Amino acid sequence: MNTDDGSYRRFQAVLFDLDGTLLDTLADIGDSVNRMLAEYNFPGHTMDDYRRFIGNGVHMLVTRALPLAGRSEEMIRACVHRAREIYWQNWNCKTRPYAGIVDLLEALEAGQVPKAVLSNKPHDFTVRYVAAYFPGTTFLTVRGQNDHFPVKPDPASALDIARQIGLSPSSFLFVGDSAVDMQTANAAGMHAVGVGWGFRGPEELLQNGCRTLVNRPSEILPLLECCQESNPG
Ligand SMILES: O=C(O)COP(=O)(O)O
Repeated sequence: MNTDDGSYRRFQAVLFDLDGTLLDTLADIGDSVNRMLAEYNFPGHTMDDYRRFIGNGVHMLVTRALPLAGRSEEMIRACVHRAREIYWQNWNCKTRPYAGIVDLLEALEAGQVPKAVLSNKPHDFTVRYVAAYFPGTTFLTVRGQNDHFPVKPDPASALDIARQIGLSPSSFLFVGDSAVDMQTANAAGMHAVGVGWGFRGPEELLQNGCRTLVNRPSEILPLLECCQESNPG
């Protein structure tokens, strides 16, 4: 674990990103968008390409996946609609929680740590995944992209979740796998925890405001007030 300021401050609550942090959804998203592209006779992409395309919401994902010449607003809208339809049918073919995530959530549950999810994934998909994979975990808020808040890295939604939970933003860990997440955390005044197992990797995280880099989910526990005695490993 690498903490840049060496502080011993402990935190009380955790706000999690979803894609690339709790769940490895890469293949189901990539396969679905590739199927949509094939229907339009556009070229597909590798899963490594999708690691870079995912993170700023579905509109941006589809825009990045389309060839430059195909990026009219009308075409993007039609392709988003079709990609969503395909993904809704194929959301759960290859998706898995990352190793150690279920154990982490159980430990947080036992420690009564307030938890929430904030994703740039469309809200209906976000709720569906969390309900399917983490039925035993109490998330006080599960929020995906919606019409009420701008997408991350705008901090408005993260701040609203802190307000709902009734804790100051500075008492939160914000745990994510991308530059967008690290930027959101810092803009919201939350402690940015970057995960080494996600879609983007440590370099991007450290360059975008990551305060603590973790390589295993259990390394999050000692950062929390409730779990100071926890032994990462
Ligand atoms: O679907 C996206 O764009 C990213 O979703 P995330 O915020 O859970 O990483």
